Amino acid sequence: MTRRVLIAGNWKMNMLRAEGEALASALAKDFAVGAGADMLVCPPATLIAPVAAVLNGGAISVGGQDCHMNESGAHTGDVAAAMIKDLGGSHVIVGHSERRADHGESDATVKAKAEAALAAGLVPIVCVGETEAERDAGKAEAVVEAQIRGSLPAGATETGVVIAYEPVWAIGTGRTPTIDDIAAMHAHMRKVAGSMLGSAGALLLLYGGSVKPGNAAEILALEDVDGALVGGASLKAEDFLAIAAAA
Ligand SMILES: O=C(CO)COP(=O)(O)O
Repeated sequence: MTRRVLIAGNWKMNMLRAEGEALASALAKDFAVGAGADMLVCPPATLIAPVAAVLNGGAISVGGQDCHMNESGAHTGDVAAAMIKDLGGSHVIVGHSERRADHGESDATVKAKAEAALAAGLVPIVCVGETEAERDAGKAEAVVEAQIRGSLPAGATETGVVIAYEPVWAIGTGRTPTIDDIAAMHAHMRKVAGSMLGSAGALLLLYGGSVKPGNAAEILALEDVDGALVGGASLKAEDFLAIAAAA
């Protein structure tokens, strides 16, 4: 089964409009349709519309970083999946470890958000990953398996959802698991997801956590790694384009 590589940028809570537009336009200028990978940027909610306007339906897609589990209503400050879709979004990240930690999101919350995304016609990118203490205790695969079992949306198909493995201790630290550990985790994830979805040969599994131009080629060459979810290095056009070129 061939899977098209997806290089996704999570801009997190960074950039004002002028910077976001400049970054999107630098990416659009140098990223070609038909390149070896698909490219997605997930700006803060305030920048989805201006970034979508710059990208103008071209080769690079735009998405959100989070959505509410409800369709609409009295949820001050929250953003509904349909609102992201309405601005031209195709994907939404759910269950990022920063949301799980800063906002106390449980697997059940993440699952409900992913289901809201599906209902709105978005592809949820469901994030999972162990802490350093969990890895040191030899529990990394068990933790990630439990997160997948608890967070994958009901009714998902293998092409309608993406899973991102982001070890918490690798985010923004410059540290990554060994290449063998990434390979083993992704193989395990595909097996677990396959048991839930019926099959997972077409499911995209992204790796995230300190992906840089210097390590992208080695990580992306792994059989069960179908792309990357990039934080810091997605804020520099040159670095993000280099990661996409490594795919
Ligand atoms: O959290 C991440 C992407 O969602 C990874 O962040 P870094 O690439 O900055 O480590």
